[in-house]
Amino acid sequence: EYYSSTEQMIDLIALDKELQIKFELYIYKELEHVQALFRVLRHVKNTIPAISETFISNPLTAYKFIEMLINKWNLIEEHISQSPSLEFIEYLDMAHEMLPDEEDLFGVALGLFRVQEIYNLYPEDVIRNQHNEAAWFQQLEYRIHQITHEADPKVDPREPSNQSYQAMCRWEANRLSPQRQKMLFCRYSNGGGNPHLIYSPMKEEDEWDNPRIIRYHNFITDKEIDHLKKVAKSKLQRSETSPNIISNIRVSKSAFLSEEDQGVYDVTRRIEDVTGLDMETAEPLQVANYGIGGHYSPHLDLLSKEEEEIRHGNRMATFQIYMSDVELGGATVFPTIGATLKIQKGSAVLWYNLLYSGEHDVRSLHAGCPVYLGNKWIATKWIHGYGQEFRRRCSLSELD
Ligand SMILES: O=C(O)CCC(=O)C(=O)O
Ligand SMILES: [Fe+2]
Repeated sequence: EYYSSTEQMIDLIALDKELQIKFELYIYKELEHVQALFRVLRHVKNTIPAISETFISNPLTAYKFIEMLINKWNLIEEHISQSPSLEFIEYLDMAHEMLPDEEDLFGVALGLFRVQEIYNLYPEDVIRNQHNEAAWFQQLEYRIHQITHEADPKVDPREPSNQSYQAMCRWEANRLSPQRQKMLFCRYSNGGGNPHLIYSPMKEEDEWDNPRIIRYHNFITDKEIDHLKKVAKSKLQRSETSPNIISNIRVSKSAFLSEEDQGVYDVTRRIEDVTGLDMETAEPLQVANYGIGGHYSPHLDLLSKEEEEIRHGNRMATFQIYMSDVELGGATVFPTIGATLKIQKGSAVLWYNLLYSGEHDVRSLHAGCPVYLGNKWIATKWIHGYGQEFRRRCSLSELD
């Protein structure tokens, strides 16, 4: 399946090129083969005399005739069996396994449908306006500006229809009043005197006040990102919504990376340094890549009761690293609280899925909007509750 990951779609470009070269080479071989057949034909015509009925009535010449027939048609058969088409058909059979199929076509169509619906971009409108492709791109460009820029002041965020997940994806409803916005701060943090951060403190910014969402700027370098992508690439599998469940709610490919890899280990250590949370019970780092229209519908990152038991508590916090920019779409949105987070390469965001009391915080409902243009990569660390007793204060109040 190709449609759920842009990175694997990129492999198709190389496959298509290779197939085309092989096809061209095959045609040249076929031409050579036909020329060889012509040579055989000429040889047969020029060297073998025409045979009459009297010729075969003589036993001696009849013997020669039979021998000639055997040799001649063996020669022709041998040349024909050297046809390069047999080898090429075998190659095509093998390549077919790697080519996209109807399911991919359907998946891409569904993705396109999703982005059209969410970003209000209907081909009929474009066709009605002007009958050319340029108009489509003009419209697209217009939408790029509209969607990737700050909330539109003409859109009233108090209007319920603008509070939907779709509206949030279009940046139409960032529900933070200017007063609240003023209370958000940006600071350099050394993780409470963490020796790893003393000389290179982390730039921390409040993205949201309540519940708190924090962004860490320049959390990861481009070189580290390239490494994580490289390690993940060969392992990417269709993402699941719960163990062994694949659904259109989550269309992407992902892989959990081994912490034995030094690059992965370094990233985990840095998460521990900046958050002050214990990584001992956290899940391995998961890298995800989205395809055309790839998305993750609104969900809670929380695990079921049974899973929670066997996996060192629930997913208390989510630390999400952005490993790419996205030209259009793909934002992370929190529909209940009205926050839209920009996909910004190198930065990371942290939010809690549990209240201090340990109860589920339903305000952490979030989604990954459909990607319209671009190749979205994220890496996620789910930090579990066990082990954080002395690191995050607990509370008896369920509302805290
Ligand atoms: O892609 C995103 O922005 C969100 C992904 C997400 O929520 C998840 O993987 O759990
Ligand atoms: Fe999530």
